[in-house]
Formats: sequence, structure tokens, C-alpha cells
Amino acid sequence: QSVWGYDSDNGPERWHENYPMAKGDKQSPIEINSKDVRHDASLTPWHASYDPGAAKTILNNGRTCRVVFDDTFDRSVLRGGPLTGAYRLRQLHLHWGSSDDHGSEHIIDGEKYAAELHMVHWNPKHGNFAGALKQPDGVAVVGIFLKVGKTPKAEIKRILEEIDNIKTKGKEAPFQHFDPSILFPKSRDYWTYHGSFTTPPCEECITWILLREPIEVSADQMAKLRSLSKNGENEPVNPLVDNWRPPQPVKGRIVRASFK
Ligand SMILES: COc1ccc(CNS(=O)(=O)c2ccc(S(N)(=O)=O)s2)cc1
Ligand SMILES: [Zn+2]
Repeated sequence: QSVWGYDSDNGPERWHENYPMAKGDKQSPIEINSKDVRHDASLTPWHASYDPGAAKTILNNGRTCRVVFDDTFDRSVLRGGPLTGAYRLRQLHLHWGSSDDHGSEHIIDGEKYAAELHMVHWNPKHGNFAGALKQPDGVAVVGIFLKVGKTPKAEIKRILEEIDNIKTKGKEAPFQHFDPSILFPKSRDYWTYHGSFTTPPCEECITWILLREPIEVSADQMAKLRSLSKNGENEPVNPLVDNWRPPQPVKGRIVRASFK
């Protein structure tokens, strides 16, 4: 029984065999077409107040590179935008391609970005993360697009410098004194819609907040990300690339924009 992944025998087309939610009506990611988006003047700005001391470790779980935060109390929280109340930051991770022309999960007006960074937050009114997964307002994910350019954002460097310590599956390293809000682009403009985890178990518990302005990374930084391996240290190197789910049916959902 192969665990889910992104290969032909365990990839997105087969996830529904073990995770029936994968065929739900509110799945993510989706393609966003500006002509179908509705500007909602009632959408307020979102605010993140993160404690750099909440950052704990960075790990390679064979499917992504993930930074984990202390979410045992309201220490690093996201508020506002489409959200009611304060959502606790639990982890951030990325999805990327095997080349710079693809890799993001959400696609904007036909454009695929080289990568997409997800900051996962959960609603403490549901007790714990496992409880929040079962609620439509349980989880909020901020998505930031990464574009390859000439003036790379220095802040992503901190994450990529750690890559050498977590090359293989299961490797974990301390990752402290890190405030992920330095990764935010200048503009606060965003799209928001209701969807799901883009990986199994694909629960439909996510309020997506996708930032309109991409951040820039260098080609070398993308190559660094692609040097991670899906396999453990005593196994053959299997480049960790193309860990993105293709767009899912919108099924009548409305995507709202905070901007005109
Ligand atoms: C029942 O046990 C569970 C249930 C659910 C999870 C997934 N939760 S998670 O935060 O690791 C995420 C996976 C995918 C995310 S995406 N690409 O949509 O931002 S977030 C873990 C354990
Ligand atoms: Zn993700």
C-alpha cells in the first residue's frame, strides 16, 4: 500500500482511493481568472502578528520543506481579512516545480509561478488542530507566489540556507528566531475563497488568502530547493520537485478580491 505522493502510482489522480474528500466540491488549488473574481469592499486588511521566538524547526518530510512553529497558545496569529478571530500559525511549507516555468498550485490568469509558499494557521476556538480540520472555518492558509527574478528577496535566504542540513527525508534542524512576516510582499492585496488542503486528507476546512503580489527569488535559490531529496539518507537521491496538486473544479465557488 503505497503512501500518497506526487508520482504516477501515488499521485493526485489516485489520492481519492484512500482519501475520498479529494473528490469533494470545494477542493484546492484552483485556477483564478480575474474576470470571474468579485471585488468585495467589505473585505478588511489582514494582519499578522508573529513572534520570532515561536519558530522551532525546519524539516524535510519527503514531500516538502516545512518550518514548524509553537502553536500551544496565541503566540503568532493572523487576524482580519475574511477571518473572524485570531488564527494560530502552525507551520509554513512550499510547493515547487522541476523548472522555473511551473511549480505553484494556484494558477492566476493562466500564469504558473515557480513556487508557492503556504503559511498554515488554525482557529483555536476548535480546541486543537485535529478538531479545526473538521470545521469549515477551521484553517486559514496565506499563499505567497514565488517568481524567479533579478532582485531576489533576501528574506527567503534564511530558509534556503538550512536546506543543506535537511537534504534527505526525515532530516530536521533547529530553526529559531524567525519572523515569517518578512516574507510578505509590499502589497496586502489578496484573493480569498473557501477550499481544502492541497494534500491528503484534502479536508475542506480552509479559508485561502492568496497574495496578489509575488515575491522574487533567484534561479540559484530555486535550484537549492530542488536539491532536496524525497528519499532518506541511505536511499538513492530522488529529487524533491513537482510537489504540487493540479487545479481542481471550482464548482460555482466565488473568489473575492480585496482590491479593484
Ligand atoms: C488528521 O491528521 C492530519 C490531517 C491533516 C493534515 C494536513 N495538515 S498540514 O497542515 O500538514 C497541511 C497539508 C497541506 C496543506 S496546504 N498545501 O493545503 O497548505 S497544510 C495533517 C495531519
Ligand atoms: Zn501547501
